[in-house]
Amino acid sequence: MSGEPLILVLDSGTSSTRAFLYDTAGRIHGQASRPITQHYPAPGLVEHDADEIWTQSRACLAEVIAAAGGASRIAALGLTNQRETLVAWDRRTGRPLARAIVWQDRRTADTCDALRGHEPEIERRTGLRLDPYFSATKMAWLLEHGEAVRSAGDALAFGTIDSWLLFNLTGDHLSDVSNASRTLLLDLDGTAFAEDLCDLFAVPRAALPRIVPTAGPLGTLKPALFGGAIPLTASIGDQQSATVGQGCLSPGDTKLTLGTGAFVLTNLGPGRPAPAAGLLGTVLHQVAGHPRHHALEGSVFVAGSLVKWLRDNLGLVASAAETAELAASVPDNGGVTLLPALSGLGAPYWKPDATAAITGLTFAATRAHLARAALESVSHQMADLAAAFAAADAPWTRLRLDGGMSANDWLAQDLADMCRLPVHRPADVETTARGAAIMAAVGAGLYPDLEQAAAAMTPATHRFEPRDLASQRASRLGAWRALVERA
Ligand SMILES: O=P(O)(O)OC[C@H](O)CO
Repeated sequence: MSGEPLILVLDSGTSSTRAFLYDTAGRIHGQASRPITQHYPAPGLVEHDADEIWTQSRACLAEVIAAAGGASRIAALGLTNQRETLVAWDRRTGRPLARAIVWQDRRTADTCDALRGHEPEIERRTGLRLDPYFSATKMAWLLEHGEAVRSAGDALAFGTIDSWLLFNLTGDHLSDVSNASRTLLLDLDGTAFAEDLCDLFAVPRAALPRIVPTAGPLGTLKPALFGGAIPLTASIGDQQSATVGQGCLSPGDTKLTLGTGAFVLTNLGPGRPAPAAGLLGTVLHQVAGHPRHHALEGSVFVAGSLVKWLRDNLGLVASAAETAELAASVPDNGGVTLLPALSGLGAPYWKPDATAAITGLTFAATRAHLARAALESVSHQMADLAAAFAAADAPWTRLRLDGGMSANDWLAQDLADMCRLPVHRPADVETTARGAAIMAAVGAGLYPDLEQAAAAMTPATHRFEPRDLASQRASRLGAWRALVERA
């Protein structure tokens, strides 16, 4: 390699897949992005084409590598990805056997209900709840309903998006521990998928990947792909990655990522999370040879996707940025409250069958009130999550905000007001990719630990201070909670 070491990141998200190139000071040297098609074959069903994810990801990587001057310029690759989404493929042909079932998909709600008696044990062991969000019931559904999946026999491979991309990139069937901890099949301190949990969900353990740490010498990319053997030194779920990318490396540090959904993670350190009402325990990261760190998570299923829906399905706004202008153009929500349960409700309510609703409409309501109510719904969920984290003995003292939707200044201020906390937003809100770059730098030995890598690679932040809006806050939350109760 000539010149300074460059770190390549692939961030394969729900709505798009992107490649980034960083140096060891965290400066961005190149990026590429391609959209991912969302398939909604019926209410409650959300699917992706796994081939499209790989083809688009490969094209982004090729573009950025070419712009950098070739594979020999790249010191390390870090992968980060939308979690829980499940791919079934034939390990002999490398071809998907069905459409991928996306994390937002609700088709396995009945399976979850049928297993409800096992939930306390599952929660204690995996940190998760019985909800269609997670991967195990998606596997069971494909085995029951996918003819090609059922008849694949020994060739059947199951994996989350990290696993699918790693298979295509390296030829190995792997999954990192942060992604594996989202399946319902891994004990929080387990190093392999648990036999009895696989039996409970009727998932053949032989179809599952080998579990690896989130950072370290994880493998090498097939040289034929990009003209050189690039080392793979990190793989981490996108929400865990954003936590690292925000420098949330000490217990209590909390980030909120506003992407397709909204995800809050509070670092718990190496301790194992105890079950907490309405929240999830999850693996945060594990550098090879070091203890595993955990996080407490609040997963909200709809955030940026709500704005996309307002734009694409309702034609209410022409762009996401317009929601901020509209929200600021009216003094309040005009009595309009919106429950954004477009794919059920996640944390802290966990109502997979809930559907979206709008209340308080009168002839005085305008699209500005609707846009404002949509943005306010994100803050309302965060206010409820703040209470759930405090009740779980993990109170937030400030919120580090990131993700595409965090560029919305009106929402950033509203979050500070409704959560009554300072909100810090970094100059570069693509924290998910940055976290994978930090992990990959440590995995490649470019920095001795995450703390030093994050200190060198994270940018300055802008602060939003909470304003004293006690009565508005109380009346908004009152209307919101009444709507949640009705869901
Ligand atoms: O695609 P995002 O950024 O909304 O992230 C999706 C999450 O990983 C789902 O758990």
